Amino acid sequence: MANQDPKLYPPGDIVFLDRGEGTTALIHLHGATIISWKCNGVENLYLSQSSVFDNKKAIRGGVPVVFPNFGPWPLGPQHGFARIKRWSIAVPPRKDHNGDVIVLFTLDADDETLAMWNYKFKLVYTIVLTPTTLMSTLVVHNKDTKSLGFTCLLHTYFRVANIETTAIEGLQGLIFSDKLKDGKEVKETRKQITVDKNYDRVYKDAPKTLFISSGPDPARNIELVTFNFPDIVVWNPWEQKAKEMSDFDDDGYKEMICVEPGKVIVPITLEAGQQYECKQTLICKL
Ligand SMILES: O=P(O)(O)OC[C@H]1O[C@H](O)[C@H](O)[C@@H](O)[C@@H]1O
Repeated sequence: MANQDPKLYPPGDIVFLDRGEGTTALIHLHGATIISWKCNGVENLYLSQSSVFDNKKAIRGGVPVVFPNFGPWPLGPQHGFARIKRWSIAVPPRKDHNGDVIVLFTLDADDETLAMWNYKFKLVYTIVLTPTTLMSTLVVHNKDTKSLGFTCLLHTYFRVANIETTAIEGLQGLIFSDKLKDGKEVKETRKQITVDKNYDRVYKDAPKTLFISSGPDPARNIELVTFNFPDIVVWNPWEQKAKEMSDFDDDGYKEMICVEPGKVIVPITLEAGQQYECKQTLICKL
């Protein structure tokens, strides 16, 4: 977890939020990627030790922002450009009257984004850290004179104590599309979803509250609450694919699970001047 230490980064590249009593968050301006969220000193996000920090490649872990496209994209890089652009700090970290810490980041269209996706837009990303929660709200503004369409997702890499003792709850009865079987649709029958191989699934019409639990030591128990994110992607590359990715630790798959809230199955269309707000709240239950 060495690379989740804020001292390792040039101060101009990161924003550090400190709620006190070991509750902190670290955001890299490359992609506005949250690379650490600790509750009472316990790290809840997985960040690959092999991740490259060259301000070009997407950061491998934490919470990359996927926009304006989830998955392979004929117009540009996989998962869009938001995770590989440098974001601006619109409002630097400040404490509110409760002592909670809030920071706002923005990303606007520029020559590079317009060359691949010819729309003027603004993304406003608000992160709030309370003693037990990390709230991330993304608002997509159409700043153009024409309508635009997009998909988006928060690619959250949860750090788990041990993948063998990790379970996701809340997806029972849903239909998922299995990306490893040409998108074959399957009904999830399990109350507790455990992962023991390469998973890449998109669950449809998910409830607003899910639970990710892994124990026993160091125990983690996170509630995930979403707003306007009806789809949930569950991904773990497992052993072979982890080895094939140069920026993924060979054994990293044992200590992570991606549970990614998104709006990816049916794209959003925004008319000129309209906006779309979506949000994930991670609640530390311990
Ligand atoms: O390697 P990346 O571009 O970061 O994508 C990592 C993964 O993201 C999502 O979870 C997708 O469903 C996977 O298909 C993809 O492999």
